[in-house]
Amino acid sequence: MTNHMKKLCEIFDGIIEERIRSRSSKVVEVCNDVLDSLLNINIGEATSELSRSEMVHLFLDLFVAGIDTTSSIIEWIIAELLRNPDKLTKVRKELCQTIGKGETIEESHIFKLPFLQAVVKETFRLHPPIPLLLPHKCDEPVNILGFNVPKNAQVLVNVWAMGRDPTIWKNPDMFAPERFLECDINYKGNNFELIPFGAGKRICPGLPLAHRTMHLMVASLLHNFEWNLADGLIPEQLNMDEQFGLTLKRVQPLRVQAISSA
Ligand code: HEM
Repeated sequence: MTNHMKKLCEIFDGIIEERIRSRSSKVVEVCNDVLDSLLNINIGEATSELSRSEMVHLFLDLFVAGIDTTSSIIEWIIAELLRNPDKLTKVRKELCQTIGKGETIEESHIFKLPFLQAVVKETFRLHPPIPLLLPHKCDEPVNILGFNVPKNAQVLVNVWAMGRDPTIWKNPDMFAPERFLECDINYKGNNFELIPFGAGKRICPGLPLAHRTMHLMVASLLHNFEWNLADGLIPEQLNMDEQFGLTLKRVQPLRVQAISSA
């Protein structure tokens, strides 16, 4: 693990070095990305607000926080769709009607894909990538709905259990994306029954990026390939057991066959 982290730090440091060099060369390519913004506030190294090592570790944090979570939700989305072929057919039909054959999926298509968005929300409800969010500490004693939470208490929010609570959701164990077509609930932190990214001032800062990445990746995968379970498995045989950890992994990694639909 330490070796992997060291290797990642070296890669990030190399990218920073390359960008610094290209910025100081005559041909300046303006990327206007996070790295450029950090380098802009870092101009005049001696008085810099952020050291090179802090910059590398910031990228490491973003990488670690964004990779497992995004890949986990994408794996669960594909698994749920393969277990529920009628929903898979519905998403693919929506994609065909919205995006032409051979056309590249773009960010502007996402809002035109309500069923795909519902599939993503439904998967977050059942399989939130960080099932207990991150631990929080209570600054002041507080009473919430009759429960006293003392100062300094560590608070874990069980979003996994909230997603399966029958007092909140009808047929909570059923994969039914349609439930989100009939309501305005989203995961942006305003609807407390669905907060896989947290809520409030410590809400995941990667939410806007994750929202785009997930939809674009799933839409591209489903639009360009026909998907089947590997090893001749039928949908009912697919093992959907979850393994608890900081992120919610599948007990059995998903094995699939993808055939180009071009
Ligand atoms: C499906 C994708 C993702 C999910 C479900 C997710 C979920 C979360 C959750 C639950 C938290 C803790 C919120 C809390 O404290 O209550 C968090 C924090 C964080 N996430 Fe994400 N995240 C995702 C993607 C990303 C991406 C793509 C990035 C960055 C590129 C990112 C960066 C971070 C960072 C830096 C924090 C810590 C923020 C803080 O301490 O205030 N996340 N995320």
